[in-house]
Order: sequence, then C-alpha cells, then structure tokens
Amino acid sequence: MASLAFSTLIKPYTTSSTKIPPSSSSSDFLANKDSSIFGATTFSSNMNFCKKSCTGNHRPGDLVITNNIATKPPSVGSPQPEKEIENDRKHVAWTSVRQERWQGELHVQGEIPLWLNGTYLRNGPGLWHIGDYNFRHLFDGYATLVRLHFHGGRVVMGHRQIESDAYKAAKKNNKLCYREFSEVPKPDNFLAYIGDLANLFSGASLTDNANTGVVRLGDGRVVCLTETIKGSIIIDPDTLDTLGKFEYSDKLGGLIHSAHPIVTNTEFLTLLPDLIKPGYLVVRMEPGTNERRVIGRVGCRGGPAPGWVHSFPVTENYVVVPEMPLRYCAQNLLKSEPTELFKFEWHPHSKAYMHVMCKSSGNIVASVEVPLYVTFHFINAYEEKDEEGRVTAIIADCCEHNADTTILQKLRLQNLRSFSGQDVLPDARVGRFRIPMDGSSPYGSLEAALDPNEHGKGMDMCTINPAFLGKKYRYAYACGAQRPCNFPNTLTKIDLVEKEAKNWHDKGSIPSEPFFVARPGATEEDDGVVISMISDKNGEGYAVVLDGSTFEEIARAKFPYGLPYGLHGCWVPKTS
Ligand SMILES: CC1=C(/C=C/C(C)=C/C=C/C(C)=C/C=C/C=C(C)/C=C/C=O)C(C)(C)CCC1
Ligand SMILES: [Fe+2]
Repeated sequence: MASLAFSTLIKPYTTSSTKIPPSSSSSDFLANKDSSIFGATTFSSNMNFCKKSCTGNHRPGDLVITNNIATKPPSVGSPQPEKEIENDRKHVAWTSVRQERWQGELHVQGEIPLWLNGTYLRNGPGLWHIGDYNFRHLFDGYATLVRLHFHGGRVVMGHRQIESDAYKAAKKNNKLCYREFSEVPKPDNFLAYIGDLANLFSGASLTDNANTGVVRLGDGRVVCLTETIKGSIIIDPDTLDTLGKFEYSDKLGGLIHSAHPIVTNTEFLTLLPDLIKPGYLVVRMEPGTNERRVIGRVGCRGGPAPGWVHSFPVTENYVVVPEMPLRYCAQNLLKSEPTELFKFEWHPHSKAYMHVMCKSSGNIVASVEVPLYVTFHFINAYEEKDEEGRVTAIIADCCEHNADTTILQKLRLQNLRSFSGQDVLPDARVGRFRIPMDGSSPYGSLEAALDPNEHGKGMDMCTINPAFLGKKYRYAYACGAQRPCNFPNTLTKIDLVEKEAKNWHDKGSIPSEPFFVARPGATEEDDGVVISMISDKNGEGYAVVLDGSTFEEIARAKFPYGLPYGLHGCWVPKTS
C-alpha cells in the first residue's frame, strides 16, 4: 500500500492501491447462527415493535424493522450522481438498526495485529422510530451498542439495543414515553400535561436513553452514558446485556451532567451544571465507589444559564470548565416542540469564558474571557511551563464550529437523509485556546491549531492516545471532510506539531469516531492502531483498522449488514 503523505489533498481510498482483496460476499460471514437471535427475522414493511397478533418469525415485543436498505451491488465504472443521491436518502448511517441484536465472527481482509486483544465498544443512537412515528434529530435515537472483539487476528462483532426504561416503555406502549433530546411525548389530555410538567421538574419524564458514549471505569464496570444523570446504565461488555442503572450513592442530586466524564484507572471526573444558580460543580468519583465528591464550584460569569458542557478538558493538575455562550434554556426544556437550538439558546452578549480549577484544592486559579465559540468535543489540554517549571498557560484544544450553532440543525435526520451533492456541512476547525495562568491578561485566545483545509474544514469526533490525556501531545484522530458533503466523511490524523493531516476516505461512506489503541510497549505516541466502524453505501458496513502512524488501512472486516452511525467508544482490554 502506498504511503499516504501529509497532504491537503484528500485521496480517495481505492481497493486497488491496497493489499486487501476485493470485497467479500455476504456468504463469507462466519456468523454464529445460534447467537444471531433475530437473524432469521422476517422483515415487515415498516419498523414496529411486534404485536401479539403478528405471525412473523419473532416474539411479541421484538423489534421488527423494514429492510429498506439498497441491496444492489456497488456500481463500477463512471460515477452515477443520481444513484448516489438515491443511496444517500437511504444511507444506512441514518437508517434505524435492522434488528435488535446480532453476533458473529467476521471475515477479515488484511491483517489485524496479533497484539490487538480486547473489545472495542461503540455507543450511539441507532433506532429513530417507534411504529409509524419518526424521530427528528440524530441524538433522539434509542441506544445501539456495537462491540468488536479482537483476539488472535480474528474479530467477532455484536450489536444490541440498550434496555433503558425509555426503550422498554416505547417497546411496550408503541409510543414515545420519555423526553428525548428533541422529542417530547404528547400528553393524552390536560391533566396528563400538568402531570408531565411536574414530572419534568422532578426529572421523572426525562429519558434514561444512554445513547451518547460508553466508558470503562477503573474498577472494570462498563457504563453507557447520556447527559441525563439517570441515563447511566451498566452493561456487560461480553454479552452487551443491560445489567442495570448506575446509581450514584451521594446526595448531589441534579438532573444533568456532562456526557463525557474524564475516566482513568484512578478517577472519574465530571461537571454538573447548575441551572438554578448558574454555575458548575466539579465532582470526582473513586473506582469501586458510586459516590461523587465535590472538588469545587465555578459560578458563571455570563447568563442567564450555564453554557452547554457536553465535554470538558483536563490537564495533569487542573480541570478546565468551559462557559460557552450556547446555554441551557429552562423555557426550551419545557416546550413540547423542538426549537431552533433545541434545549439551548445562543447568548453572544453573555460572552464566552474559560475557567480553570485546581484539581487538588478546588480553587479557581484562572478565569478568562475568550472569543465566542461553539464546541461539543474538547480534544485534550496541557500545561505550558516556563524554565522554572511555573505554569504560564493552559492550552486546550477542541473541535470548534466557528462560533456557529447551525451544525445542530444540520444533524436533524431530515437533513442528514437528504444529501443532494451540495456542500452543506458547516466549516469546523481544531480550535486551540490559550488560557494565561500568570495573571498577565484577563483574556484568553482562540485560534485554529492548523489550517482547516488540511482536513477539508470538517472536524469532530476526535480522540487521542489516552496515555497523553492532560499532557503535551502531538497527534489527534478525528472525522474530517471530503467536500462536497453534508456530514464528516473522512478519518483524519492531525499532526499538531507539523500542522498537517493525513486523510482516509471511502467514497460514499460515513466513518464513526476513530479510536486509537496503543501497541503494548509502545514508546511513540502514534504507535498503535486506529479502529472505526464505517456505514457504507448500498446499506453495507465494515470495521476498519488503520496503522496509527502511517494512517494506512491494514485490515477491514465486513459486517453482515450496515449499521447506523454511532458516536463514542471505549476499549476494554483483555483480562487474564
Ligand atoms: C435528553 C436530554 C438532553 C440530552 C442531550 C444529549 C443526548 C446530547 C447529546 C449530544 C451529542 C451527542 C453531541 C454530539 C455532537 C456531535 C457533533 C457536533 C458532530 C458534528 C459533526 O460534524 C438534554 C439536552 C441535556 C436536556 C435534557 C434532556
Ligand atoms: Fe460527544
């Protein structure tokens, strides 16, 4: 395989330039038929939860889904734009998962390194309708968990729906029963409406649909998460069984937290936004416990509510608390129809801030105003020091949407499903904050860490080598763009020192977050592999393994059918 040069030119992936043989047929699957519980399901003409009266090959309550995925083989020869548009309307990335669960061994093309032993788990919203009712936003879907178990160069894939209360209630009642990201259940009458409002304040009507991420705690428990605290659900990484709720034993209360806690072998750190007295609690939980303890509190400098904190960065000694002008909005939380910014509001006059809290004392050691920004995903942060070892600044990197909130509308399913060849993905960049720590200025700066053209001006779903968390680092792996597109469609390796990117692209496919796994004993930051799951054209899908250093494809394993787009993942190392 020819080496990909760091380049602004995104080279389309072509099988002819690789060692990997052409795509295998579906009969190549080494599927474990016994564990493919729903494998023989007769698909109905629509997705529904099966009723008792149904005569199909499934049990009452099972998920029955339309097989509405294009089954024709990919066309060869000259490009056929009309067909591409047709395919995009039904792109498997934005189509509900075909069945509730599947498990089986995959046929591997190429070579998976023998040292890669463990399980990659990926979570995301993969089921976007109940009966005839279609959800509107990507983030509304019921959680679909996918696992790739690597052992001795072989891969077993499995997927399964998370059995949240929200999912089980939807299945039982064939309707939406809890408030999702943008969807709100319709009350049957006025009394029910009043009850629903009361339930909103108590949190009872909020979803526990843990569809955003999955983390492995230091004690080995694996927890799926969303932004509602009640949506913390423990799963079994081998069977994907839902084991139960992760119950926090403290009395901190609150309804929402950051979707991205910082999780290491020694701690779990997260932010709890306070919507009543605008601010954030920074909390820490030890492995083996369910008790979060408060490190400190940050009061907001702007208003009227805290900024959305989907994620936040840490350095070795500090927690960085972002205060984004895209703020939670209590009124929008109460509305039954989605607003332009869903549960949030854009308050440019309230300005944007970055606060820095000392992890050991809980003291706020810096709080600066920064240029307006929009980010969902911080990448990493680290401390800059002078010759005497004093911390002079904190560098915090994020996937930054040029202070433009329109990405939230672009992620409506209707928009994702209607790609017509127009370039409609808003530009994004690696935003680099510099937060002075020496009191030299009340302002922090925000600039692009590299020319966004390096990654097609698309940038999100970024990961790093976890050994570099909170430390000076060089490489980040993310989804970038090959234009025209309506969603990030490349995998990109960012070199923050050389300010260059290497890009991987398979035309018509949508890759999910690239996940880096270090080679045991590695000394170089990028010595390892990058795993991603690809929702491909024509309803197909596969897992891809790239070399973390060269960013060349080293193996792929085709799924029996394409899976919907997924968000975030984690690595569960082999235990023995
Ligand atoms: C369920 C409730 C909420 C839930 C919020 C959730 C589930 C937020 C999820 C946010 C995600 C997954 C953000 C990902 C962003 C990805 C981007 C921007 C990719 C861009 C690609 O170009 C609340 C809103 C907390 C309110 C209560 C109810
Ligand atoms: Fe996220």
